[in-house]
Amino acid sequence: MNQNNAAANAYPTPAPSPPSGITATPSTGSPITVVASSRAVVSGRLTSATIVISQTTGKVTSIFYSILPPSDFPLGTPYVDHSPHILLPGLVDAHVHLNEPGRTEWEGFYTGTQAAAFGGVTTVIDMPLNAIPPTTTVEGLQEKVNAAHGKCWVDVGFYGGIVPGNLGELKPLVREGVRGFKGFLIDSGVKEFPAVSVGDISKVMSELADEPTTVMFHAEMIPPITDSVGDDVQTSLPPLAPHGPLNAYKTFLSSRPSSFETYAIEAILSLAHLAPDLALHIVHLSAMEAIPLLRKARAQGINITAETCPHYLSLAAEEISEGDTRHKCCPPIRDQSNQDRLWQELREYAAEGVIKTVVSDHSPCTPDLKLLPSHVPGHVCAPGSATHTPELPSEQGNFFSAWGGISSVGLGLPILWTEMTHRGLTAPDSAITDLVQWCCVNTAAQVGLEKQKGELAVGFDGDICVFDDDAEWIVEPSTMLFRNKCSPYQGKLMRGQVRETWVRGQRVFVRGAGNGGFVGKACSGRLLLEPRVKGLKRTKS
Ligand SMILES: NC(=O)NC(NC(N)=O)C(=O)[O-]
Ligand SMILES: [Zn+2]
Ligand SMILES: [Zn+2]
Repeated sequence: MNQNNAAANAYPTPAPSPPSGITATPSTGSPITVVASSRAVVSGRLTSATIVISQTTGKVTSIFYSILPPSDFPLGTPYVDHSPHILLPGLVDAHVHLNEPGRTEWEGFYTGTQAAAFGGVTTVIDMPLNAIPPTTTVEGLQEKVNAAHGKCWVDVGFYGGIVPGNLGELKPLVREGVRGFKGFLIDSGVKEFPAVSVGDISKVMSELADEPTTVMFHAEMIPPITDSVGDDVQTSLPPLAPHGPLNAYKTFLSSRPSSFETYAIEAILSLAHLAPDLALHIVHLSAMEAIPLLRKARAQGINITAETCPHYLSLAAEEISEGDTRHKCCPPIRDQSNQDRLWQELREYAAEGVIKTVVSDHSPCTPDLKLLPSHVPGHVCAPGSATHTPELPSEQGNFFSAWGGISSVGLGLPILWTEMTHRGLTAPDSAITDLVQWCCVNTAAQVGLEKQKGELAVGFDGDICVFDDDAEWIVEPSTMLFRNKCSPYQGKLMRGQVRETWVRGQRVFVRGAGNGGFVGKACSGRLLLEPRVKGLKRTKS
């Protein structure tokens, strides 16, 4: 069943009527700006629309379900009809590692939010790890906020982190406006952000049981094994040990099987009774085997959802060539049949499904840490060397030593649209409304912004993505605006291109315009630090 049918059928179609009571104030410029298109995603359906945005508040003040001519508005009102391009709500990417302060050479607020704006993303939520310090204390959040001030091109919210020993920081972090929390059940890759135990999680559940927040888990966990002799449970098996060549993707994939994900999810579900009202969430779900577990839990009333990422929906293990560590992430990209099952969950089971959101999990690093062999784009030469890096040739292409994380903030919309095209899913028009559900409406709800972001609706921020769903283009360094131009999407042909990005009624990015497309006032993105409110729960749909 398509999740949008109900909304579309129930929605009344107001007769187009001219806006009334809108006046221009010549001395201060126009108080409104107007955008229109024969195709806009409003209230879960594709429709003609004219959208009026206040220049004072940046909010949408009216929406008309037809294209009104400019003559219906006061003289001098800025007006653009974008037909046939689609007006979408700005995307809300609820999983981005911006890494500033501390690892700003990996990414930063300036470059990360420019890359977001390039792709129609108007809100990003920053992950609590990889920056130094991590966002595991109120002080750490303050350092983040100080570092972010004046550097953001789109709006930015922050997650807090759950690590052993920071229980006392969690409620204060909620008060300071974090949009949710993330904890790991396996090594995170950075030493400042250790994994938590099942015991820690139960304390966290009790601590946050009645808080207006979302508790999210990196759900991979090494299951204990039973040795071949008896029933002794070993908890210290050689974890993640490679069995095969280190530059073969297959070796890496088999070191992190789906059972790591299902085992972690079972552990989380077993504790859910401690916080029945708390929103639980699985970040970057990869293993299809986890889907039935989560479905069953939701059927039993457990308040749990999951997100997946463009890379699990567009890349497949079979296609990853030797040493191409641009594809390394955790949990890993699995095989084609796994990818197909994730799509099935998103599309066929939309309303009843467990995967509600699609987010980038943009987790970049400097290219040297990817240990790329010289034939892979993004490879960097060691200083003084024209041919190879790193110093140790045996480390080149080593999937176990390379940094885990894929760079793709701002590429999500075209990646998904391209994949939907290949899969024949772009007609009927429900495809684009589904995409808005996963990348805008539901991601906003995941982080408590469901009354402000993620929809083109009266009273919401005037965040808009103008999308040309037919344009084709190739990902190259000039179209990867994140700091380090190293991504598995380089060289790939994309269908669908963002033409303009608006944040709170102001154009931020215009494709082809001067200054790399960045128009208007620089860095006017806001930090979203208003605490989440009780009673505004995530939609379960
Ligand atoms: N330290 C990380 O950035 N980890 C991230 N890395 C991935 N996904 O490969 C993540 O979100 O777990
Ligand atoms: Zn993670
Ligand atoms: Zn991540």
